Amino acid sequence: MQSALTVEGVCVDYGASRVLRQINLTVKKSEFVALLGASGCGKTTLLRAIAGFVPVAQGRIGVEGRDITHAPPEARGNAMVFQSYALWPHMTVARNIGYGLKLRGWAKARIAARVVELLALLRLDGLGDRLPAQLSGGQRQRVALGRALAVEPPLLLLDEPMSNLDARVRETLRHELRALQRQLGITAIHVTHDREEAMTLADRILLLRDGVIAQEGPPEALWSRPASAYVADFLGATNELAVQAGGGAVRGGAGGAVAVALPDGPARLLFRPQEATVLPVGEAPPPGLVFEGVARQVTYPGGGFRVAIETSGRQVLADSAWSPAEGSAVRLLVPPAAAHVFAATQT
Ligand SMILES: Nc1ncnc2c1ncn2[C@@H]1O[C@H](COP(=O)(O)OP(=O)(O)OP(=O)(O)O)[C@@H](O)[C@H]1O
Repeated sequence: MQSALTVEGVCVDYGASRVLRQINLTVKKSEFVALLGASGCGKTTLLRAIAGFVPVAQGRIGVEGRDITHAPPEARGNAMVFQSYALWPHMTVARNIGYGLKLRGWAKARIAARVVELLALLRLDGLGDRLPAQLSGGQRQRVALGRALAVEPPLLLLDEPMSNLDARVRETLRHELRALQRQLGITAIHVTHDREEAMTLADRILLLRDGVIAQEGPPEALWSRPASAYVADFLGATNELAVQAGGGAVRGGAGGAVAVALPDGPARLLFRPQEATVLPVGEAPPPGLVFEGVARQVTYPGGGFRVAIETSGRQVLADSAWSPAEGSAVRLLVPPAAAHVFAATQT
Protein backbone atom coordinates (compact mmCIF):
# COMPACT_ATOMS: atom_id res chain seq x y z
CA MET A 1 0.00 0.00 0.00
CA GLN A 2 1.12 3.53 -0.75
CA SER A 3 2.57 5.40 2.23
CA ALA A 4 0.86 8.54 3.42
CA LEU A 5 4.23 10.16 4.09
CA THR A 6 7.82 9.28 3.30
CA VAL A 7 10.76 11.19 4.66
CA GLU A 8 14.04 10.00 3.17
CA GLY A 9 17.47 11.08 4.35
CA VAL A 10 16.23 14.52 5.30
CA CYS A 11 18.73 17.06 6.62
CA VAL A 12 17.83 20.58 7.70
CA ASP A 13 20.19 23.46 8.39
CA TYR A 14 19.65 26.72 10.20
CA GLY A 15 22.45 28.85 8.79
CA ALA A 16 25.68 26.96 9.27
CA SER A 17 24.33 24.53 11.84
CA ARG A 18 22.73 21.22 10.86
CA VAL A 19 19.77 20.57 13.18
CA LEU A 20 18.35 17.44 11.51
CA ARG A 21 20.55 14.70 10.14
CA GLN A 22 19.50 11.86 7.86
CA ILE A 23 15.93 11.49 9.08
CA ASN A 24 14.00 8.56 7.61
CA LEU A 25 10.35 8.04 8.36
CA THR A 26 7.55 6.21 6.60
CA VAL A 27 4.01 6.77 7.80
CA LYS A 28 1.17 4.50 6.70
CA LYS A 29 -2.31 5.75 6.00
CA SER A 30 -4.35 6.17 9.22
CA GLU A 31 -1.25 5.91 11.35
CA PHE A 32 -0.60 8.26 14.28
CA VAL A 33 3.07 9.06 14.76
CA ALA A 34 4.45 11.11 17.64
CA LEU A 35 7.70 13.06 17.30
CA LEU A 36 9.05 13.02 20.82
CA GLY A 37 12.20 14.42 22.35
CA ALA A 38 13.80 16.91 24.68
CA SER A 39 13.68 20.63 24.00
CA GLY A 40 15.84 21.56 21.03
CA CYS A 41 16.13 18.01 19.59
CA GLY A 42 14.56 19.11 16.30
CA LYS A 43 11.00 17.75 16.46
CA THR A 44 9.31 21.05 15.55
CA THR A 45 11.83 21.54 12.76
CA LEU A 46 10.94 18.14 11.31
CA LEU A 47 7.22 18.92 11.45
CA ARG A 48 7.84 22.31 9.83
CA ALA A 49 9.91 20.69 7.09
CA ILE A 50 7.03 18.30 6.39
CA ALA A 51 4.62 21.27 6.38
CA GLY A 52 6.89 23.20 4.03
CA PHE A 53 7.82 26.07 6.34
CA VAL A 54 11.46 25.06 6.59
CA PRO A 55 13.59 24.24 3.54
CA VAL A 56 15.19 20.83 3.32
CA ALA A 57 18.97 20.89 2.71
CA GLN A 58 19.17 17.25 1.65
CA GLY A 59 16.77 14.36 1.16
CA ARG A 60 13.22 13.98 -0.03
CA ILE A 61 9.69 14.28 1.35
CA GLY A 62 6.74 12.57 -0.33
CA VAL A 63 3.02 12.63 0.45
CA GLU A 64 0.85 9.89 -1.06
CA GLY A 65 3.50 9.24 -3.66
CA ARG A 66 3.92 12.90 -4.70
CA ASP A 67 7.33 14.51 -4.22
CA ILE A 68 6.63 17.64 -2.18
CA THR A 69 10.19 18.35 -1.04
CA HIS A 70 10.20 21.79 -2.61
CA ALA A 71 6.46 22.51 -2.81
CA PRO A 72 5.17 25.59 -0.96
CA PRO A 73 3.09 24.88 2.17
CA GLU A 74 -0.25 25.73 0.54
CA ALA A 75 0.37 23.29 -2.30
CA ARG A 76 0.90 20.35 0.09
CA GLY A 77 -2.71 20.08 1.24
CA ASN A 78 -1.75 19.34 4.87
CA ALA A 79 -3.60 20.84 7.80
CA MET A 80 -1.77 22.05 10.87
CA VAL A 81 -2.91 22.65 14.44
CA PHE A 82 -0.75 24.89 16.60
CA GLN A 83 -0.19 25.28 20.31
CA SER A 84 -1.63 28.80 20.08
CA TYR A 85 -4.92 27.72 18.39
CA ALA A 86 -4.50 30.46 15.73
CA LEU A 87 -8.26 30.94 15.32
CA TRP A 88 -9.68 34.02 13.63
CA PRO A 89 -10.84 36.09 16.63
CA HIS A 90 -13.53 38.00 14.71
CA MET A 91 -15.12 34.88 13.21
CA THR A 92 -17.64 32.64 14.94
CA VAL A 93 -16.79 29.03 15.71
CA ALA A 94 -18.83 27.88 12.72
CA ARG A 95 -17.07 30.29 10.35
CA ASN A 96 -13.67 29.31 11.71
CA ILE A 97 -14.40 25.64 11.07
CA GLY A 98 -15.85 26.29 7.62
CA TYR A 99 -13.10 28.67 6.54
CA GLY A 100 -11.01 26.15 4.61
CA LEU A 101 -14.09 24.82 2.83
CA LYS A 102 -15.07 28.33 1.75
CA LEU A 103 -11.58 28.81 0.31
CA ARG A 104 -12.12 25.61 -1.65
CA GLY A 105 -15.29 27.01 -3.13
CA TRP A 106 -17.82 24.83 -1.35
CA ALA A 107 -21.45 26.01 -1.51
CA LYS A 108 -22.86 27.63 1.64
CA ALA A 109 -25.39 24.91 2.43
CA ARG A 110 -22.80 22.18 2.03
CA ILE A 111 -20.40 24.03 4.34
CA ALA A 112 -23.16 24.49 6.94
CA ALA A 113 -23.96 20.78 6.89
CA ARG A 114 -20.31 19.80 7.26
CA VAL A 115 -19.83 22.29 10.11
CA VAL A 116 -22.81 20.85 12.01
CA GLU A 117 -21.32 17.40 11.57
CA LEU A 118 -17.93 18.52 12.90
CA LEU A 119 -19.45 20.42 15.84
CA ALA A 120 -21.19 17.23 16.92
CA LEU A 121 -18.06 15.14 16.41
CA LEU A 122 -16.02 17.55 18.53
CA ARG A 123 -18.67 17.92 21.24
CA LEU A 124 -19.14 21.58 20.39
CA ASP A 125 -22.87 21.39 19.62
CA GLY A 126 -24.63 24.67 20.23
CA LEU A 127 -21.40 26.69 20.26
CA GLY A 128 -21.30 27.48 16.54
CA ASP A 129 -22.30 31.13 17.01
CA ARG A 130 -19.76 31.95 19.72
CA LEU A 131 -16.55 33.84 19.15
CA PRO A 132 -13.25 32.16 20.14
CA ALA A 133 -12.89 34.56 23.11
CA GLN A 134 -16.10 33.11 24.55
CA LEU A 135 -14.68 29.59 24.74
CA SER A 136 -12.47 27.67 27.16
CA GLY A 137 -8.96 26.67 26.09
CA GLY A 138 -10.02 23.07 25.48
CA GLN A 139 -12.99 24.19 23.36
CA ARG A 140 -10.79 26.54 21.33
CA GLN A 141 -8.40 23.73 20.60
CA ARG A 142 -11.30 21.54 19.49
CA VAL A 143 -12.37 24.30 17.10
CA ALA A 144 -8.82 24.44 15.72
CA LEU A 145 -8.98 20.69 15.27
CA GLY A 146 -12.37 20.99 13.57
CA ARG A 147 -11.01 23.59 11.16
CA ALA A 148 -8.09 21.30 10.32
CA LEU A 149 -10.26 18.20 9.88
CA ALA A 150 -12.94 19.98 7.81
CA VAL A 151 -10.82 19.85 4.66
CA GLU A 152 -10.01 16.14 5.12
CA PRO A 153 -6.28 16.66 4.74
CA PRO A 154 -4.04 13.77 3.70
CA LEU A 155 -1.88 14.60 6.71
CA LEU A 156 -2.80 16.26 9.97
CA LEU A 157 0.19 17.99 11.57
CA LEU A 158 -0.11 18.74 15.26
CA ASP A 159 2.44 21.05 16.88
CA GLU A 160 2.18 20.63 20.66
CA PRO A 161 -1.57 21.30 20.43
CA MET A 162 -2.23 20.59 24.09
CA SER A 163 0.62 22.29 25.87
CA ASN A 164 -1.42 25.40 26.72
CA LEU A 165 -4.15 23.41 28.42
CA ASP A 166 -4.30 22.35 32.04
CA ALA A 167 -3.56 18.73 32.94
CA ARG A 168 -7.17 17.50 33.21
CA VAL A 169 -8.37 19.11 29.99
CA ARG A 170 -5.27 17.79 28.28
CA GLU A 171 -6.02 14.26 29.36
CA THR A 172 -9.63 14.41 28.16
CA LEU A 173 -8.66 15.97 24.84
CA ARG A 174 -5.95 13.37 24.39
CA HIS A 175 -8.46 10.56 24.55
CA GLU A 176 -10.93 12.41 22.35
CA LEU A 177 -8.27 13.05 19.76
CA ARG A 178 -7.26 9.40 19.76
CA ALA A 179 -10.88 8.26 19.35
CA LEU A 180 -11.50 10.78 16.59
CA GLN A 181 -8.33 9.83 14.75
CA ARG A 182 -9.31 6.15 14.83
CA GLN A 183 -12.90 6.85 13.83
CA LEU A 184 -11.95 9.04 10.87
CA GLY A 185 -8.81 7.12 9.92
CA ILE A 186 -6.73 10.30 9.92
CA THR A 187 -2.99 10.13 9.31
CA ALA A 188 -1.38 12.36 11.91
CA ILE A 189 2.05 13.52 13.01
CA HIS A 190 2.11 14.95 16.49
CA VAL A 191 4.97 16.89 18.07
CA THR A 192 5.25 16.65 21.82
CA HIS A 193 7.84 16.66 24.58
CA ASP A 194 5.38 14.88 26.86
CA ARG A 195 6.18 11.19 27.06
CA GLU A 196 2.78 10.17 28.37
CA GLU A 197 1.02 12.10 25.64
CA ALA A 198 3.12 10.39 22.99
CA MET A 199 2.55 6.95 24.55
CA THR A 200 -1.23 7.43 24.81
CA LEU A 201 -1.80 8.85 21.36
CA ALA A 202 0.67 7.29 19.03
CA ASP A 203 0.82 4.02 17.11
CA ARG A 204 4.49 4.73 16.69
CA ILE A 205 6.97 7.05 18.37
CA LEU A 206 9.99 8.65 16.76
CA LEU A 207 12.29 9.71 19.56
CA LEU A 208 14.78 12.35 18.46
CA ARG A 209 18.01 13.29 20.12
CA ASP A 210 20.14 16.19 18.88
CA GLY A 211 18.75 16.01 15.36
CA VAL A 212 19.01 12.24 14.87
CA ILE A 213 16.62 9.37 15.53
CA ALA A 214 17.43 7.80 18.90
CA GLN A 215 14.78 5.09 18.49
CA GLU A 216 11.61 4.45 16.56
CA GLY A 217 8.85 1.97 17.28
CA PRO A 218 5.51 1.30 18.96
CA PRO A 219 5.18 2.77 22.49
CA GLU A 220 5.48 -0.67 24.15
CA ALA A 221 8.71 -1.42 22.32
CA LEU A 222 10.40 1.82 23.40
CA TRP A 223 9.11 1.31 26.93
CA SER A 224 10.23 -2.28 27.39
CA ARG A 225 13.21 -2.45 25.04
CA PRO A 226 14.91 0.95 24.99
CA ALA A 227 17.82 0.91 22.54
CA SER A 228 20.12 3.05 24.67
CA ALA A 229 20.54 4.46 28.16
CA TYR A 230 19.36 7.80 26.75
CA VAL A 231 16.05 6.32 25.59
CA ALA A 232 15.59 4.38 28.85
CA ASP A 233 16.13 7.54 30.88
CA PHE A 234 13.79 9.56 28.65
CA LEU A 235 11.11 6.92 29.14
CA GLY A 236 11.24 7.12 32.91
CA ALA A 237 14.08 4.77 33.88
CA THR A 238 15.71 7.57 35.84
CA ASN A 239 17.50 5.36 38.39
CA GLU A 240 21.02 4.42 37.47
CA LEU A 241 23.51 2.06 39.11
CA ALA A 242 26.86 0.76 37.92
CA VAL A 243 26.99 -3.03 37.57
CA GLN A 244 29.64 -5.48 36.52
CA ALA A 245 29.42 -9.10 35.43
CA GLY A 246 30.38 -11.15 38.48
CA GLY A 247 30.64 -7.94 40.50
CA GLY A 248 28.50 -6.04 43.02
CA ALA A 249 25.04 -7.28 42.13
CA VAL A 250 23.75 -10.50 43.65
CA ARG A 251 21.51 -12.69 41.51
CA GLY A 252 18.33 -13.76 43.19
CA GLY A 253 15.93 -16.63 42.61
CA ALA A 254 16.17 -20.31 43.35
CA GLY A 255 19.81 -21.39 43.53
CA GLY A 256 20.97 -17.88 42.63
CA ALA A 257 20.16 -18.42 38.95
CA VAL A 258 21.38 -15.77 36.57
CA ALA A 259 18.28 -13.69 36.00
CA VAL A 260 19.76 -10.76 34.11
CA ALA A 261 22.54 -11.11 31.57
CA LEU A 262 25.28 -8.56 32.13
CA PRO A 263 27.76 -7.58 29.43
CA ASP A 264 31.49 -8.04 30.00
CA GLY A 265 33.09 -5.10 31.70
CA PRO A 266 31.41 -2.20 33.48
CA ALA A 267 27.77 -1.63 32.64
CA ARG A 268 25.02 0.83 33.39
CA LEU A 269 21.78 -0.45 34.88
CA LEU A 270 18.75 1.79 34.42
CA PHE A 271 15.33 1.11 35.90
CA ARG A 272 12.05 2.80 36.83
CA PRO A 273 11.19 3.39 40.49
CA GLN A 274 7.73 1.84 40.01
CA GLU A 275 9.17 -1.36 38.57
CA ALA A 276 11.66 -1.97 41.40
CA THR A 277 10.84 -3.36 44.83
CA VAL A 278 12.18 -3.04 48.37
CA LEU A 279 12.67 -6.25 50.37
CA PRO A 280 13.58 -6.87 54.00
CA VAL A 281 17.17 -8.11 54.37
CA GLY A 282 16.30 -11.59 55.65
CA GLU A 283 13.93 -12.51 52.83
CA ALA A 284 15.11 -14.69 49.91
CA PRO A 285 14.80 -12.47 46.86
CA PRO A 286 12.92 -13.49 43.72
CA PRO A 287 14.87 -13.44 40.42
CA GLY A 288 16.43 -10.16 39.44
CA LEU A 289 19.31 -7.93 40.34
CA VAL A 290 19.59 -7.45 44.07
CA PHE A 291 21.47 -4.66 45.85
CA GLU A 292 22.13 -4.25 49.55
CA GLY A 293 21.34 -0.73 50.70
CA VAL A 294 20.03 1.59 53.38
CA ALA A 295 16.59 3.25 53.34
CA ARG A 296 17.30 6.97 53.55
CA GLN A 297 13.87 8.46 53.09
CA VAL A 298 10.35 7.11 52.91
CA THR A 299 7.47 9.07 51.40
CA TYR A 300 3.86 8.18 50.68
CA PRO A 301 2.82 9.54 47.27
CA GLY A 302 -0.37 7.42 47.41
CA GLY A 303 -1.10 3.74 46.81
CA GLY A 304 2.24 2.65 48.28
CA PHE A 305 5.52 3.96 49.64
CA ARG A 306 8.42 5.38 47.71
CA VAL A 307 11.80 4.73 49.25
CA ALA A 308 15.07 6.52 48.57
CA ILE A 309 17.76 3.86 48.93
CA GLU A 310 21.45 4.45 49.22
CA THR A 311 23.41 1.70 47.57
CA SER A 312 26.87 1.50 46.00
CA GLY A 313 27.42 5.16 46.85
CA ARG A 314 24.35 6.27 44.89
CA GLN A 315 20.80 7.13 45.76
CA VAL A 316 17.92 5.52 43.83
CA LEU A 317 14.15 5.44 44.24
CA ALA A 318 11.98 2.35 44.45
CA ASP A 319 8.34 1.67 45.22
CA SER A 320 7.47 -0.44 48.21
CA ALA A 321 4.33 -2.00 49.66
CA TRP A 322 5.75 -1.61 53.17
CA SER A 323 7.49 1.22 54.95
CA PRO A 324 11.07 0.47 56.05
CA ALA A 325 12.46 2.49 58.96
CA GLU A 326 14.69 5.32 57.80
CA GLY A 327 18.31 4.30 58.32
CA SER A 328 17.56 0.56 58.23
CA ALA A 329 19.22 -1.97 55.93
CA VAL A 330 17.06 -3.11 52.99
CA ARG A 331 17.42 -4.95 49.72
CA LEU A 332 16.59 -3.41 46.40
CA LEU A 333 15.24 -5.79 43.78
CA VAL A 334 15.22 -4.94 40.09
CA PRO A 335 13.20 -7.69 38.35
CA PRO A 336 14.59 -9.01 35.03
CA ALA A 337 12.01 -7.27 32.82
CA ALA A 338 12.68 -3.96 34.59
CA ALA A 339 16.46 -4.08 34.24
CA HIS A 340 17.79 -2.12 31.27
CA VAL A 341 21.50 -2.83 31.02
CA PHE A 342 23.90 -1.04 28.66
CA ALA A 343 27.66 -1.16 28.25
CA ALA A 344 29.22 1.74 30.13
CA THR A 345 31.00 2.81 26.95
CA GLN A 346 27.68 3.48 25.19
CA THR A 347 26.22 6.97 25.45
N1 LIG B 1 14.75 29.78 13.16
C1 LIG B 1 15.83 29.20 13.71
N2 LIG B 1 17.08 29.66 13.47
C2 LIG B 1 18.16 29.07 14.01
N3 LIG B 1 18.11 27.99 14.81
C3 LIG B 1 16.90 27.48 15.11
C4 LIG B 1 15.70 28.07 14.58
N4 LIG B 1 14.65 27.34 15.05
C5 LIG B 1 15.18 26.38 15.82
N5 LIG B 1 16.52 26.45 15.87
C6 LIG B 1 17.44 25.53 16.56
O1 LIG B 1 17.28 24.26 15.98
C7 LIG B 1 17.29 23.22 16.97
C8 LIG B 1 16.01 22.43 16.89
O2 LIG B 1 14.92 23.26 17.24
P1 LIG B 1 13.41 22.76 17.30
O3 LIG B 1 12.54 23.94 17.53
O4 LIG B 1 13.13 21.92 16.13
O5 LIG B 1 13.45 21.86 18.59
P2 LIG B 1 12.25 21.16 19.38
O6 LIG B 1 12.68 19.77 19.59
O7 LIG B 1 10.97 21.38 18.70
O8 LIG B 1 12.30 21.93 20.75
P3 LIG B 1 11.11 22.53 21.68
O9 LIG B 1 10.47 21.36 22.34
O10 LIG B 1 11.85 23.38 22.65
O11 LIG B 1 10.20 23.28 20.79
C9 LIG B 1 17.50 23.92 18.30
O12 LIG B 1 18.86 23.84 18.62
C10 LIG B 1 17.09 25.35 18.01
O13 LIG B 1 17.79 26.24 18.83
